[in-house]
Amino acid sequence: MTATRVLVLNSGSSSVKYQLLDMADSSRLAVGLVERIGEEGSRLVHEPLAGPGAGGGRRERAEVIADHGQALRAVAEELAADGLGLDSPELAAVGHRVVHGGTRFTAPTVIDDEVLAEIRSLIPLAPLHNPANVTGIEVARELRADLPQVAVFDTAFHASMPEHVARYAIDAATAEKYSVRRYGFHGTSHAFVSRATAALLGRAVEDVNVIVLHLGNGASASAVRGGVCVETSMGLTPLEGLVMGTRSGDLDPAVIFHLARVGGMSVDEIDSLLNKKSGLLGLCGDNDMREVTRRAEAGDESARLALAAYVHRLKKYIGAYTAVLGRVDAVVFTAGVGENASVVREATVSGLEELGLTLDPEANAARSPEPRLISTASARVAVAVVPTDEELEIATQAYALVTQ
Ligand SMILES: Nc1ncnc2c1ncn2[C@@H]1O[C@H](COP(=O)(O)OP(=O)(O)O)[C@@H](O)[C@H]1O
Ligand SMILES: CC(=O)OP(=O)(O)O
Ligand SMILES: [Mg+2]
Repeated sequence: MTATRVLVLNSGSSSVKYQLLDMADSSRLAVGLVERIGEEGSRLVHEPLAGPGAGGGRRERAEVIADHGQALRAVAEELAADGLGLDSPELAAVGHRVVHGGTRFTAPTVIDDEVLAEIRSLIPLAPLHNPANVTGIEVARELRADLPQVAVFDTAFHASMPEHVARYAIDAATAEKYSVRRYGFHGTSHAFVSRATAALLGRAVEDVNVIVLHLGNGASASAVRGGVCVETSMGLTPLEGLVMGTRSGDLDPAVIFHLARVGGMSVDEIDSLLNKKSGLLGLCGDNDMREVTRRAEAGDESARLALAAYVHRLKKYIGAYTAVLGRVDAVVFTAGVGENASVVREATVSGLEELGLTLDPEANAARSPEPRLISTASARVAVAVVPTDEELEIATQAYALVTQ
C-alpha cells in the first residue's frame, strides 16, 4: 500500500486546526478544530468525511483543554475513533504550519532534532505562534516517531522580497546582529491564492501581478509579480501592517517609547497591548468582524470608527502596492473576513476607480465557496474573492517533499 495521506496541523496561539488529506486525489478525510486552548470554554470539533465514521456528522467534545499537548492528543483520539489514527500505514507525513522560519528556512523542511532546535530558537521572533508550532511537532513525533514531520513556513514565500524591501532603514550592524528585517507571514496563503487567482483569470501565473489581501484574525497584504512575492505588509513579526482583530499594525515606533517613558509601561505590557488588545478590539471592544459590522450597521460609533480605520489601512496598502507593482491585474480578498465580509470589500474598493477598480455590487454580495470575480466586466483591474486553503497547500508541499 502506498502511503498517500497527510495530516496537517495548523497550531495557532490558542487553537489547533487540523485536516487529514489523501493526496492521491487531494480529498479531505477528516477536518477539525480545537479552540480556546487554555481558556474557559475550550472545545474540540471533529468531523470525519471518509472511513467508518463518515456520515456521522460533527462531533463536539467540550472539556478543559489546558495546552497544545493535550489538544493534539485529543485530536489523535478522535481520528483513531474513526479508523483514521496516526498509526495508519497510509499516513505519509505530518505537515506542520510553522509561522517563523527566519532567514534559514525558505522551503518546506523535514524536521529532525536540529531543525526543531532552530525553530525553537526563532520563538523570540514569533512569541505568539512558534511555541505552539514547536509543541505540535513534539507531540506528533511522540505519537508516531517513524513518520516524517514536515515544516511549512509562513515566511518562506516572502524570502524572494528584494533586500531593499526586506531591510528596515536602521543601523546595518545592529540589524544583522539581532536578525532585524522584514520576513512576512501568511506566505502559504499568499502563494496559494496568487496561483488560484491566475487560474481564475485563465492566465499563466508568470504573467499576472496581483495584490493579495489575507484578512483573517491576523491580516496581511502582499504584492506578487508573476508568482514571486515582491512586498508584504507584515515584518519582523506578524504585528506590522494592516489593522487586525487584536493587533495594531503600523504605528510610529515612538508610541512604544512614549508608553514606556510617560505611561510607565513595561516592554511586555506594551507587547501585549499592541498584539492582543489593539486593532479592532482596541478601537471598539470587538475583534470579530461579524460583530463589528453588525454594530456599525446599527449605528454604533466606535464600531464605525474601527471599520473605517480597518478599511483606510487597506486602501493605503492597495495604493502603495499598485505603485510597487506598476501594473496590477487583480486585487484579491481572502481568509475569514476577505471571503465573507462583502461590506468590508465594498468599503475598501469604493473610491479606487482611478486605480482601475470597480465592484459589481451583485457579484460582491453573492455568497459562494468558489473563487470568483466581483469587479465589473469593464474594470481595468479584476477584483476577486478567492478562498484560501492553507491546509491543502501545506499537505501538497509536505507530500511533494517526502515522495520526491
Ligand atoms: N461571515 C463573516 N462576516 C464577517 N467576518 C467574518 C465572517 N466569518 C468569519 N469572519 C471573520 O474572519 C475571522 C477569522 O478568519 P480566519 O481566516 O478563520 O482567521 P485565522 O485563520 O487567523 O484564525 C473572524 O475573526 C471573523 O471576524
Ligand atoms: C502569522 C499570523 O498572523 O497568523 P494568524 O493570522 O494565524 O494569527
Ligand atoms: Mg489563518
